[in-house]
Amino acid sequence: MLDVTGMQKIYPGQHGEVEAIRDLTFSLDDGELACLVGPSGCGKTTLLKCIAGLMRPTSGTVELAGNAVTGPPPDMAVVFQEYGRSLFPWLRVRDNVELPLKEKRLAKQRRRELSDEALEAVGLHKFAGAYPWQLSGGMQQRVAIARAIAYEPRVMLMDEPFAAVDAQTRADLEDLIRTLWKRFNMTVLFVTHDIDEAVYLGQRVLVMSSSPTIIQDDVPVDLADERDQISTRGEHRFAELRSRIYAEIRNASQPAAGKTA
Ligand SMILES: Nc1ncnc2c1ncn2[C@@H]1O[C@H](COP(=O)(O)OP(=O)(O)OP(=O)(O)O)[C@@H](O)[C@H]1O
Repeated sequence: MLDVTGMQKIYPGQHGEVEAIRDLTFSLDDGELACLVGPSGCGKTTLLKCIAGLMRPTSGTVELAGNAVTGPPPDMAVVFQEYGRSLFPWLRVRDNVELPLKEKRLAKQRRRELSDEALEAVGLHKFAGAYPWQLSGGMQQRVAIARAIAYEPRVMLMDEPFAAVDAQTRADLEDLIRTLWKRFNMTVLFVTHDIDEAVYLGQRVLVMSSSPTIIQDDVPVDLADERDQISTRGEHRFAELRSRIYAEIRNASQPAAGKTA
């Protein structure tokens, strides 16, 4: 479904080039929910921008359902951390959700159906007429998620979407993502700094090395499909997976001297 092959990204710079990503290869199956973790600065955002067609890799390819990604694909949506900056404050919630649908040239009635369904799915149908600044941070992020879902993406990319919300809201949003992922049969690639979040959410956790970056490990999450914030996180297997990934990232964060990439 989503194939990243031999991706390298070098940024030009005044003080020399920065090789942000050295050689990334991985694939996501249709309908898979995978999380991506790695040490700070390892190139997670760079990777997502290349997958979303917002930036070209220096070498390597991204393919979506067999088609090369050379610009933003029509069936992909991205949710960023900074919900405050991604919503237009002068547009009501519904108009924010429907805005990308105008690019798809959908008729007004279809836009309304899709925004109704998406706002209902994130529990904000009563706030369709509100402005984003009248909502809490967690609610604004749900608007951003509703906007992504209304677009009917086959693939949803999420770049640390819950980093700026409080712990309880974050837990609620994590459960919301798993619910929406199942309901809308999307493929989801979820980037996070939070190892517990990656294990709780994912069917798989891809661990990136420090820069210049490769995929250091690909960990299947063999927890039950029905997850619960208290009982799942309390399982022995959850602790084992968390420890394994934590150790990988700690090793990845060590100075690269003596390491072979
Ligand atoms: N536009 C740019 N020009 C030059 N170097 C860049 C540019 N953008 C990112 N980099 C460098 O590329 C590397 C990867 O950056 P990126 O933001 O993708 O990492 P990240 O894993 O998302 O970071 P974080 O964990 O802090 O969110 C870093 O060394 C960064 O300094």
